[in-house]
This record gives sequence, structure tokens and C-alpha cells, in this order.
Amino acid sequence: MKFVDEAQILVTAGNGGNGCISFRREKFIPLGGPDGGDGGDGGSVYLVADENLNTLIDFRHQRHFSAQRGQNGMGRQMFGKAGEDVVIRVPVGTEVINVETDEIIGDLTAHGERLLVAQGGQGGKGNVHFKSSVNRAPRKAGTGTPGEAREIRLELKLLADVGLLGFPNAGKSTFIRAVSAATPKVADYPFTTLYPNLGVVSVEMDRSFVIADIPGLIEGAADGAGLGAQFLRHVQRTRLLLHLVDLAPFDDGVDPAGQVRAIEAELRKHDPDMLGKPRWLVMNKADLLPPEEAQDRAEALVRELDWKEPWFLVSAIGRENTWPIMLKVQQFFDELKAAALEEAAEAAARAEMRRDG
Ligand SMILES: Nc1nc2c(ncn2[C@@H]2O[C@H](COP(=O)(O)OP(=O)(O)OP(=O)(O)O)[C@@H](O)[C@H]2O)c(=O)[nH]1
Ligand SMILES: [Mg+2]
Repeated sequence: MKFVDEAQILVTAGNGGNGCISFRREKFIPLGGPDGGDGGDGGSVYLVADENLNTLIDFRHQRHFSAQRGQNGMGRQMFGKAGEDVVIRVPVGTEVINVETDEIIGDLTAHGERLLVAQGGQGGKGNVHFKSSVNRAPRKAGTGTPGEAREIRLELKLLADVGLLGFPNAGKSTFIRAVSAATPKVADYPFTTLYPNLGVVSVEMDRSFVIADIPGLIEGAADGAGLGAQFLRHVQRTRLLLHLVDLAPFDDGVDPAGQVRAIEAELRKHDPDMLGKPRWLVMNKADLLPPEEAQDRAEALVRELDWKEPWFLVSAIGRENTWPIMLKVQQFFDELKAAALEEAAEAAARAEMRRDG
């Protein structure tokens, strides 16, 4: 089992600008001294950890990052401008590896942490620095040094943001395939398939999340500690659960409401924290029923469970109504983030008032 997202990128720092060879030319000074300025330093490439990112999926759009070179020095002892740095945002928890040497360059573990991955070149000295008692008119200046360039591999241990619950055969794997790897938007993204029951859902740039199914819960996760413990770590930080239920079970004796309650009982037993999380009901396999009957059964189930949270009727296999759920999930996360920001701002304002008052 692998829960690793990865991307390989090329980072190239800017070369230093060259020093300048120049001599003062003024009206009444026929042979002015050297006045060539230094070249500017090249820009460097940094990675910075950003808690707003969850996956490395956006690196499929861009693989090469290069910083500006430094400007050459100029006459009248003017320095060249330094090249601008490039700062690449990556999720917190990203590990950075030098592809050529296989060495770990660093590990970005906290929001805002910065790591230099390609050092910009140094600007060359202008000829003003080469003046000496023996050479008053040096025709010599330093050239800028090259910026570093390297292939780096980013690795991120994925942790699920959304957990998918349900009996075997409810369609969890099918659902994950419908919204992640198999979705045209992410079809060319190879990492989603590392582990078939873990998917990266990309709604748009900078807005992606990880969805994972939670197997074993109904098979007694507490007993099978191996898988359970390993897996639970990955789903502990889920902030939302999607509870899948088969609306058209093959066996007529199976009661969907009873299946939903059985899973709730399992959660209560193994991981009450998860029971406290927001949970949306996803009624699957609508395609197996005539549309009206599917709708009737869904509404009847919602009534029977006295379901207060959002609910959806879908066909995972036909990808019907699955993407709108993902948009809602992303919106849910956006709102959580906005609320957290607002809370932080209010706390800061309160602290300010206490200090002033
Ligand atoms: N008709 C129909 N069949 C579906 C749908 N979703 C899943 N299935 C089928 O139901 C079966 C089980 O689907 P899975 O996605 O493997 O279910 P699961 O919940 O991952 O099952 P476990 O991994 O055993 O827990 C497969 O044969 C799927 O093709 C659906 O929307 N409509
Ligand atoms: Mg499955």
C-alpha cells in the first residue's frame, strides 16, 4: 500500500550578470578611470510550504521553473539589477529529493517554511575593482557565475480530506474512480492510481483534495489492528464523510436503512470522533431502477433515517450526479477555511482590544 503523491520538476536559478568594462568620459578628463559596475546576482528558486494546498496535482501543468538572470553591470559604476527569485508553493509535509543523487534536500513541515532548491549565480565584478597601481585602465571584468539547475522530486504522504464509508459493494471504489483518476480533468495524472482506493480530486488550480475509502470498519477494524491502525491514521484528519449506500441491493432482503445504521454503530464502537464529523448520504446505483422509483426510494430512506445533512442520488458507474458532489465538497472546504480565517481575525482583534483596554 502506498499513499504517496509525487512530482518531478526542474528548477533553474538565474545566472549572475556580467561585470562591466567602462571608463569615465567627461569633457575635460580625456583619460578617465575605470567605472564599470558589477553584474546583479541571479534569482534563486525556493519552495515554500502552504497549508492551503493538499496535493501535488497542480505540478502536472508546470514542470520547469526558472528564475531571472541578473542584469549586467553598467558604466558610471551602476550595478546590474538582481534577478527576481521564484517561489514555488507546495503542500505542508512535502519532502524534496535531488533526483541525480537521491539525497533528501529537505522536508517542509510547517506553513511558511522555505527551502532553497537552486541558488542564483553571483554577479561579476565591474572593472572598477580591477584598478591597481600597475594597471590604471583595466580592460577586465568578472563574468557572472551560472545559477544552479537541478531535477528535484517532490513527495507527499497523502492524508485523506474526505472519507468514503459504506458496506462492501456499495460502490466506493467505483465512486472514487468516477471522481478522480477516471475524470477527464485528472486523467493524465498518474499518482491517483498508486493506490486505487485513494483519489486526488482536482476541482481547479489550487483547489484539490484527497478522497479515500475506509475499508475494514465493518469487518472489525479494532480486531484487525494491522490494516486498521495504518489506515485510520490516514483518515483521521478527514473533515467530511460521504456515506455510500446501495439503493438497489441485489438481495431483496437487504434493507438500506439498516445498512446505514450498522455502519453508524460500527463508527460509534471504533472511532466515535468520526461519528461526530459532518456526513453526507450518497445513495448509489440509481441506474438500476426506473428514475421515479429511484427518487421515491431515496426520499423514503431520507425520511426513515430522519436524515438532516445533505443527501444525493447518484450512479457512480455512470458518473451521474457525482461531479456536483465534488463541487459541493470543495465549497464546503472553502467555507471551512473562510470561517477559520475569520475566527483568527476576531481572536486577533479581541487580543488587541484587551491590550488597549
Ligand atoms: N449498476 C451499478 N453498479 C455499480 C455502481 N457502482 C458500483 N457498482 C458495481 O457494484 C460492484 C461493487 O462496486 P465497488 O466499487 O467495488 O464497491 P466497493 O464499495 O468498493 O466494495 P468493497 O471494495 O468490496 O468495499 C461492482 O460490480 C460495481 O461495478 C452503480 O452506480 N451502478
Ligand atoms: Mg472497494
